[in-house]
Amino acid sequence: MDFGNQDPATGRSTTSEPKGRIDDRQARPVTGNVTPPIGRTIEGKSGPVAPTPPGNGGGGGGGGKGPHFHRRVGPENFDESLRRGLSVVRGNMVLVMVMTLATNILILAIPVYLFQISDRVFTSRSMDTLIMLTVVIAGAVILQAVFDAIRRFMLMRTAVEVAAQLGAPILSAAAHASLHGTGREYQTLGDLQTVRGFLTSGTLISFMDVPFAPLFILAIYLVHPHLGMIVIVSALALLVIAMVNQRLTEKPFQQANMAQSKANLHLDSMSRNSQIINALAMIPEAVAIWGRDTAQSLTSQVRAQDRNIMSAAVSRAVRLLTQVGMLGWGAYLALHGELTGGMVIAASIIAGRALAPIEGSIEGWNSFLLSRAAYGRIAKLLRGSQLQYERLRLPQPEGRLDVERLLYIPGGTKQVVLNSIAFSLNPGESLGVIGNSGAGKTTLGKMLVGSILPTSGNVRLDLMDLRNWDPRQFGESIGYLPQDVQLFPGTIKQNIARMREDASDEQIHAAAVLADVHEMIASLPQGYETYVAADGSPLSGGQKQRIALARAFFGNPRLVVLDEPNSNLDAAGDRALARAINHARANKITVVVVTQKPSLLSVVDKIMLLADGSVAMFGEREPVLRKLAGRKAGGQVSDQKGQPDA
Ligand SMILES: Nc1ncnc2c1ncn2[C@@H]1O[C@H](COP(=O)(O)OP(=O)(O)OP(=O)(O)O)[C@@H](O)[C@H]1O
Repeated sequence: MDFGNQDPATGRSTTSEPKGRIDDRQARPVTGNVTPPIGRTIEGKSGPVAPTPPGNGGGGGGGGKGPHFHRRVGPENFDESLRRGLSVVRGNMVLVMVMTLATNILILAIPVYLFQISDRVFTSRSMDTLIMLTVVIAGAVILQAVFDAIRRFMLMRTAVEVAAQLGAPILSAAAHASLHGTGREYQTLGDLQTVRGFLTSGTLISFMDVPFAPLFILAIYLVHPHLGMIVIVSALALLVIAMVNQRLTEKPFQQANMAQSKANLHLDSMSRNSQIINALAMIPEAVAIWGRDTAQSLTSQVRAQDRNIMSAAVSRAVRLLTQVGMLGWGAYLALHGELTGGMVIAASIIAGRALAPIEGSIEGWNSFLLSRAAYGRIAKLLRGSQLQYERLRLPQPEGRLDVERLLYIPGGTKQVVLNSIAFSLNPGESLGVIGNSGAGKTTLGKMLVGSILPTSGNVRLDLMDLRNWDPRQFGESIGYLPQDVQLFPGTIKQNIARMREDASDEQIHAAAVLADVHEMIASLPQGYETYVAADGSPLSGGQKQRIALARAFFGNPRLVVLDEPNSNLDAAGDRALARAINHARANKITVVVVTQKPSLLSVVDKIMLLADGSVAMFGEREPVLRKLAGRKAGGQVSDQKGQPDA
């Protein structure tokens, strides 16, 4: 089928036909669930495979047989995802705070017990009072442990919920942003781990306990104002230490994290290029680059941690000295009959409880800063993502391509890579793009499929600018074979099917036959289930290219861009490619093929010669070929600039 319903939850096309839709395909018998799942073996057809009629591709483009509309899908609102994630945190935090309140109140049980024993039991010498008191206090302590466990359980579940809510939106937004970004966008997923880690950390517990410190201080104040004053001064001293610590450690921690993320990026590229690194004996250099960034990160970390440890030591000393001071001054007050011994010890214990969360917050300050920065990056990515704008699902395109005054100057450079490129192709027309190395052919190809955006000018598919197409619908309507073919780790049929789970075996088989790769796949021990590793093994360069060609034609798209599709192909591969282009023409698929090989030019309708990013020649195949031949005969350089022919 040419298009499926859109599942609003997943954004995927489903294989069911829209209700009430009338076209010639409804005449075909429907035999229940005819779409085998991707895990089953494909049986190749014995005879020649008829070209797939346009509009028969479940996952791909449409037949363009009339104004069929997809169901309009909601926008991918990442801002909303972020808000949902935050509301989960907020909702749970209210309950966690209630548990924290209960925990903190019950913490007073032990000091109260001490106080009661020394001041009531010792004076009354009542066994009953002691038993009663012990039972009540033991109950309070158990309850406190239970409440504390509950709040930790809740925090852990909140962290999991946040990760579950935000993981997919972050990865989608990162994948989208990486197109024009720095390549660091994917690291935002690591930021989510940081935030998750913070939500279950002891630092957050300390942060939540801090607001109850005044309660404890008040309790001490009630025991004796002098002792209260000692604790207040200590708490203020700890706050000052915390602020100084933040100032001292913020910058070095920032530097450490930046250097670490650079080292991680380098590690990532090393793992992707491990073969070349080994073959060219580049391991020492690669390790040195990683070592430099890691060393820089570690140096900054040591600097920051030194300061952090110093602050923590000072604050611990302040806390312990406070307790010493309270005991000493308390004893002095007791000697003057203003306090009992039990009161002094109880006040000292309460002071420890009051100051512990402040100290914990100081120690965990760095992890708070990291998590805050991580959350900032997550929020920036999700709020800034362009995917969140709603797009209308249009009728399936027919394949009309209009390119208008394309100018491309890569960001951060002044080099004009493409200049005033303009041409049009009707549905089913094929264009061969030729030109010297560096003429801009690959850049133009990428621009036609929207993987890079022009500095100015427009690329339109069926009159609609690429930027305004629903990205999913646009992706299903086009095919692209990049110059540097990369397959995904997965089976061959998953690769041909663009990893779609709703792809039918027929579609996969048809695409494989079209790319003349079916026989090659059949000869592999596991056939279509052969697992392709991240480096493309066990396939050869030509085989990879043909599987990528099958992927490009999968689902009968309406526009296919092939960038040097025959660079790794033998004569049979070349013939298969010519057949694929003829098939495309027969099915009104518009094809743009970037090539250096003259053999492919014999099957295209039009030819464009690019020179230094500009159109040097454009027109019907024969006149352009004649003109090119004339140039060669006249000894002219083939990429010399001329006026466009058409
Ligand atoms: N992002 C970029 N930043 C800077 N320069 C770029 C960028 N993208 C392309 N270029 C430059 O644009 C020019 C055209 O590159 P392009 O890859 O399109 O050439 P090509 O015609 O496909 O060459 P080849 O046939 O060798 O593949 C090159 O000089 C390249 O260095």
